[in-house]
Amino acid sequence: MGRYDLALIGFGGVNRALAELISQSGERLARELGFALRVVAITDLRAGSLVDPDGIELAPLLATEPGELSFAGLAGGSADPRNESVIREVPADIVVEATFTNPTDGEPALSHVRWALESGKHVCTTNKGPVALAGRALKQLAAERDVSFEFEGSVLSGTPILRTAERMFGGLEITGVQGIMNGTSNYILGRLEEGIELPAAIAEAQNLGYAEADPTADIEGHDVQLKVMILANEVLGADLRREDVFCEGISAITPNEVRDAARKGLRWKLVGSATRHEDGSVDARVAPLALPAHHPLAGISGPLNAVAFHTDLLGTVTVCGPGAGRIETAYALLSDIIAIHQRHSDDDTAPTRPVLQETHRV
Ligand SMILES: NC(=O)C1=CN([C@@H]2O[C@H](COP(=O)(O)OP(=O)(O)OC[C@H]3O[C@@H](n4cnc5c(N)ncnc54)[C@H](O)[C@@H]3O)[C@@H](O)[C@H]2O)C=CC1
Ligand SMILES: N[C@@H](CC=O)C(=O)O
Repeated sequence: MGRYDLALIGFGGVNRALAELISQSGERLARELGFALRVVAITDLRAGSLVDPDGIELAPLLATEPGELSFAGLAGGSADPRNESVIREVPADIVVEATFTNPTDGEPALSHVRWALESGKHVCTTNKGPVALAGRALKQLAAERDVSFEFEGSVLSGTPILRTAERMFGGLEITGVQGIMNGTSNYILGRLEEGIELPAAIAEAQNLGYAEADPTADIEGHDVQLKVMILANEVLGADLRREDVFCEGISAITPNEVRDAARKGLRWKLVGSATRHEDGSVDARVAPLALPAHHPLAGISGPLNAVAFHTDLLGTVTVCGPGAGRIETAYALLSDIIAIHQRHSDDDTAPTRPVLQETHRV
């Protein structure tokens, strides 16, 4: 059985959940999937960097509270994240990028992805910044290096929205997408309806692992703006920049408005949409809408999200599932690794190492 060695960049909620999955269920997954997973490097802004080409023992790291974790003083550890040298030099097969999403320029995640692809490593990421702002260039770079760039978790966490569109909609013309694409704001709107105040609802979404490190992106719609760009670019063949997508979040909606609307049978939802016109141009926007109860998106509650695809032959096809959550998003990374395996299992980049490859420390 082969094995993939992983470098985890960012060790917050999502990558820790992936490490937990590997630590607790690695043997079952290996039996089921036909390949093993091993973590050989971890970097994190707060914890530093840790490299062990023989495989990092994950259990002690996972037993430490996230805020108390430090790699300084461990063998192969450093207080400094050392992202570039780790990404370029550690002999990992796959770089798993899950640092903060930066909606303005995608950095530093964009550089992390670029360094990995330049060094001939596959990349999977849940980070929306690089995908939305430079997806086309990164896919081109990946193709030139014959490696994969996978990003299922960048839209609707582990719910396979991008892969469904890519693999299951062959022969269909998709004319538009409309959906609820942010777990945090959807959770918050539901809690406001239940009488919870905004700051408390935000704190709950943070504790549950749904919110961005800076939840402004969730509240002001920038997170959905990036997801609409990704969907429009991937599914509708657009090449949207951020300024092309009108964006209004939920911050101007008061708890009273949410409750008044509910009494009238309306539900406030933050809706992202993109429509392709006959001339090929694509309009996209993000804005809150008070939806009537019979609208298909009105019943999508809490961290659940949904995207409706408008197609020529099937009419509307809606995919619904978790839009946020640490474990759910870690599953997106696993699904990306499976996609990498499926794509490369017949070629040289498939895991072929029953024994450890030659290694060096950074
Ligand atoms: N949590 C969720 O439900 C989902 C998250 N995402 C995306 O996945 C990514 C990770 O999300 P979470 O783990 O929830 O976030 P998080 O905030 O829990 O973790 C991010 C980690 O990255 C580290 N980090 C930040 N900048 C870094 C740098 N320059 N070098 C090394 N480490 C750095 C931080 O110290 C932190 O530990 C984000 O981009 C987020 O937008 C995507 C879908 C769902
Ligand atoms: N903060 C985001 C996480 C997933 O992208 C959300 O709440 O949807």
